[in-house]
Amino acid sequence: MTALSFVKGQGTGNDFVLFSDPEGETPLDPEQIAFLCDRRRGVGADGVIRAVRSRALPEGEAALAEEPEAEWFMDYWNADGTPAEMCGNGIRVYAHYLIAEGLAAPARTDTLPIGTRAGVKDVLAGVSGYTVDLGRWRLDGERLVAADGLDVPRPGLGIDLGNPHVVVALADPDELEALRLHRPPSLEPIAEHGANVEFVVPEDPLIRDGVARIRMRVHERGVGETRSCGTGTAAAALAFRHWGGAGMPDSWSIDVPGGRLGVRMFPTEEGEHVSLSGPAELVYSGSIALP
Ligand SMILES: N[C@@H](CCC[C@H](N)C(=O)O)C(=O)O
Repeated sequence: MTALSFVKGQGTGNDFVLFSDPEGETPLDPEQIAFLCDRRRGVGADGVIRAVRSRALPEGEAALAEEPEAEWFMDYWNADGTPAEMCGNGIRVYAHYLIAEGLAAPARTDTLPIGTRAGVKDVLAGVSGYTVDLGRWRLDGERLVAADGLDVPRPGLGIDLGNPHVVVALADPDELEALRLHRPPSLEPIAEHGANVEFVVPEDPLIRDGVARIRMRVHERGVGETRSCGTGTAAAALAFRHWGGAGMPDSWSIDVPGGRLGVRMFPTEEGEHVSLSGPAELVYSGSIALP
């Protein structure tokens, strides 16, 4: 049995087991990841993040080709042992971890570029958390979404942020509360690689002081219902703005069961980007024997 030293971290209640493997010598298998994330037998988390140098992984080589300064790669795994392209809460917690462990310099003035399976993402430290530029996004068709607690299937808008999302607007907060997300919502047509499904309602009034405000619950691919999904909040804001048309602002505040996240859309030379801002915390460290 090998012992693994880890740090437990969280951002708006989306929680992660983080560990360092700079030279890529300790890849975990899906069973070991599922064990670490098991809330009864293991540490308990929504995902595992391995801190590995980009040059030590084939996917990292692609990140370095995009941005030679992207020394660190976020090797992200869902609780069921499947890899994911991106994690918006995870990357803030990961940046915090790299800085706290002395593996990266504090990113207060210069951004910290981090390699992910969805490309290099720039993270900036702020006073009360971190902001990550999630980059480009695209609409990804429509699907009918059925879930326990919903009377009839509802239309959902696909949004690709490197990882796949389907966003469903509900009528009111009562409908949001009545949802039971103990199993994955079903999608028609099926999403080939699965999808994170976000259910959203507007706050009343929707726009206050130039910021649009919505509330969200999420069922994450490879995990289940979580307290928060960062890329999911960006997808929810983008979908709502798409539905609302002209007059919708570019600044959004999204309440999730685990807290509040900020999303902003802004122009760049290559087209519109979307950013995510929110807290990141390291909770405790420990060591666990891996099966
Ligand atoms: N919680 C994350 C998303 C994690 C990956 C997701 N479950 C997937 O499979 O795409 C976030 O904060 O973005």
